Amino acid sequence: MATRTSPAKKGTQQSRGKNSGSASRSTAGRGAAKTKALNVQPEDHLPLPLRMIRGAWMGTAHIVAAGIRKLGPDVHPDKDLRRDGTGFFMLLLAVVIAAVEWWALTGGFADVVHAVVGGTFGWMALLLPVFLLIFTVRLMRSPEDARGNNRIAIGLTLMTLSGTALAHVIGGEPGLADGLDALWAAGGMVGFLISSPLATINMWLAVAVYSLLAFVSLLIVTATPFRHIPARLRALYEGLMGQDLNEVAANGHDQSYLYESDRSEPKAKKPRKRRFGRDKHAPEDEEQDEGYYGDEAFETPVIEDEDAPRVAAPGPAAPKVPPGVRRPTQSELAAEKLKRDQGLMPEGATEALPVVPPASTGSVAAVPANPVQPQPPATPIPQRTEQLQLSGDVAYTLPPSDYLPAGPPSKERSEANDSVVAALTQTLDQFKVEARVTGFSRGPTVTRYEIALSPGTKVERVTALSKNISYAVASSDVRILSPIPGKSAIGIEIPNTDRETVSLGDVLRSNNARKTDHPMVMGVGKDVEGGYVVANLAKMPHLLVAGATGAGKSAFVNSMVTSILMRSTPDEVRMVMVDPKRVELTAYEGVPHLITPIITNPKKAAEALQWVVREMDTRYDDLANFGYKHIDDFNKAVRNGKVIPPEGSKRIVKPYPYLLVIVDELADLMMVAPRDVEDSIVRITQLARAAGIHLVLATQRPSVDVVTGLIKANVPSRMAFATSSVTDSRVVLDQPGAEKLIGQGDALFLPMGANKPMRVQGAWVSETEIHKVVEHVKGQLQAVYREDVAVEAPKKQIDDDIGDDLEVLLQATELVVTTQFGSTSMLQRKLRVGFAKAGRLMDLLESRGVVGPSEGSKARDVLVKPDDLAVTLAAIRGDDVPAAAAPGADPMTDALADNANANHNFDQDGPEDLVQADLDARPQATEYYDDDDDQGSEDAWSLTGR
Ligand SMILES: Nc1ncnc2c1ncn2[C@@H]1O[C@H](COP(=O)(O)OP(=O)(O)OP(=O)(O)O)[C@@H](O)[C@H]1O
Repeated sequence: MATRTSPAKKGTQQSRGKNSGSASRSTAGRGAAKTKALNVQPEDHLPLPLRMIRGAWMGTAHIVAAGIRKLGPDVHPDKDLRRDGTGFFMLLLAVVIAAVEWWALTGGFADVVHAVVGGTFGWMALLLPVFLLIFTVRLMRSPEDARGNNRIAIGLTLMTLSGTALAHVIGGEPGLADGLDALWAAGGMVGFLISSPLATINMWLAVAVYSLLAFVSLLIVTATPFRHIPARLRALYEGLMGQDLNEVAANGHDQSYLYESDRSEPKAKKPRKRRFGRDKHAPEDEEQDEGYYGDEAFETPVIEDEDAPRVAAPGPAAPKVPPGVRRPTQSELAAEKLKRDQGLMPEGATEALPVVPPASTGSVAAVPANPVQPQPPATPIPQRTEQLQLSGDVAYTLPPSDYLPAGPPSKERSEANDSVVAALTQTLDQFKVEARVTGFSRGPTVTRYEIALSPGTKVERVTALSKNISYAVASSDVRILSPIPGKSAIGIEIPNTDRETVSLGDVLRSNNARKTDHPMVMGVGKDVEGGYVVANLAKMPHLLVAGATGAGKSAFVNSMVTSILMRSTPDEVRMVMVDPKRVELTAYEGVPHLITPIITNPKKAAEALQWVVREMDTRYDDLANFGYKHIDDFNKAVRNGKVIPPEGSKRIVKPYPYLLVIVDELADLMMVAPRDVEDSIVRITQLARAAGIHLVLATQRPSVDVVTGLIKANVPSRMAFATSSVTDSRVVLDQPGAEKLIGQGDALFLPMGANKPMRVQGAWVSETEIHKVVEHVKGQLQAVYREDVAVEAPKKQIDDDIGDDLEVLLQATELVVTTQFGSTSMLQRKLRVGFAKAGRLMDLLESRGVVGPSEGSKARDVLVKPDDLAVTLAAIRGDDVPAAAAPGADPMTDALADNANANHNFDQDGPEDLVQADLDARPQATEYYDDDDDQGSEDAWSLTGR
């Protein structure tokens, strides 16, 4: 505490004069800085000696500031924005005050300083050098952050004032009558003036109010909102206990008041500790957490690393600018415009921001790239030991993460980016648009260039240039975002001529993926800012994947399945795969996560969907019986032994795995049985979320007859790869955009709840990697298939005996298929047959899958397209048809064929025979869930991995 009490009154006077002198000088300095920003050189008007003094002052200030900028992480603020002169002045002030107040220097000048500072602030004079030093460091390191600097200045001032007020009360509330010495030994003149009104009412009230004010000022300085106080305290504690500072930063400790500009530097982070409500499927949480999981507020499938430096993260309206670059203020832009109008500045030249000169093809180093996320650490994905004991005491190891090697390191900028910046700048100049490229963020496939407009410039002036921009950058796939979501800037996405592959291994090793061990999490890819995109399929809860051929759908489905195999056991996730193309998913044949062999026959697939509906109903029955709303709650209760089967039941209750149903070509299914497939899909998508059943529907024909309105309405998440037309894009995303994608994994991802799709480059997993993972998984456990999946519900018996009517049946088929009109009266008229015969022919056509079931007086659906007429006629005739084209060509079907022949006396082996045979051969699915039935209960729970 300051105990020195030998001030002189005249000292106060002198010092006041001096002080005001410095104040005016500093104001002049600020004025000078401002004028400099407008490119008027004030030193030109000064006499030579003053110019020399100024030069010496600024020279020393720059040297000192350079040293301070080297402390901690090196920073390089823009030269035009530096405030080194002011900072240096404050540093000197801090040193002088410290010399006088801390080390009790005496003598003429020291006495004056003490009289002024001690007399004004009392005890707080001791803290002033610290405050000045903090502000100096801040000003020299982050001069561009005017808002942050103002905040800190206000906070420190408030702290000083509340400190003097407190010092005044604690110092015994001296009054003017006690003399100035007494005031200086307490809170000084300032303390007296602030504190005495309140302290005279009640001393404790004054202490409480000023303590609160001091606390608030601390929050202002550290930019700490009230709700973050506990996290900051914890981080501070961890920091003091020797924890890695990076980790402290990751936990929310804001050192912004010292190193604001370092925020943009990506920091390596360790996985965060779990918080309540997150990571809800981890068994240890389940053990401890007695609450229900259910749904969460603002659920989204996308798992984000909130702490990662993401430019697009919604936040304050002020857009984030790349390091070292300051967004021009409105007044600067207006001043520039004025100068340009007055001819003081050449067209296109800018000075508030360093930007490429017009027509420059040289260095564009002034336009910085946004930081990309660092390559994820090559450390393996942590193994989840707690999950590895499957039911039936089977030990299970997840595939090691080195099966998915790291991809090539991502580039932050390349020559291609620089030349695009030059081309964009040139185009804007040529068309005299008052706008400039302020930065760019490079993703693996495209780079997004940010364009800031001058005040008074219409957004449309840039968007109208889209064709000229395409021409300038020689790319037809330019996409303009106006604005970039969460930013006051226009984004221009231009494909990179040097694309990068995103390895699935990197995505699964990213922080986003490490944050959760939910078994349904998949690696999606990388976004335009280079951030890894990871999504939870359970929260989607159903996904439509569409895109033209070769656009990357199958690669995406491979990434999805591989992610699941890498992260989850068959006890946690089971899959039904439908692959009518027969080649896309065959690599996964035999993995224990499958509950049925991969289904390649569209007809069987339609039946499998009906099985999924039954499975869903069964799960719902269980949820209702045991009083749970969500399968996660039910599973948790089962694991905790809280689900007890009814008295007398021999059923062993086990947790339900998630069920992921993947259809690799929806169009093929919709061709065979549009109504049945649509009904099943709609029923599943409407209800299955709580039952843990999730659908992924992929199609290369996103037309309205495949992705019907009903299906679309119930599949909320969409992944659109490049589509061939804007109409297709509208079908998938309800908006254009996908037609501009450049294929090969370039996609727009619209997760449930989002209104703007995010552009991602899908993750890539090679055949070799898939093979390794599959071999590992198959080596752990044999697939145990359920046999009831492809059993169809009983159908109307139709007279299949064609007998002598083959010819007329063939004619009827031709007629119905070519006209695409399934009307009995048309058959009567065209074939000149009676009503009874026409009706019989129609029934035969239904049994052959040519038309759908009767719908009263309406014409029936025609299920065969004219292109497939020849194959259908051949099948009716009983001719040999190519395996791939034949209806019913499927290994599973073949396996059942013997059975079918044994039960039927007709020889055409069309699909109906087999289905009927299957039906006869197997028990009804509903029987499987009878609690009192031994066999049934076993089978009902056979999904659990045995
Ligand atoms: N994420 C990706 N990264 C890199 N290349 C990719 C990616 N996705 C797809 N490709 C490239 O595009 C080619 C076609 O991809 P894919 O087979 O997934 O397309 P598709 O949409 O499934 O086509 P189709 O519907 O004809 O099967 C791949 O062989 C690969 O070369």
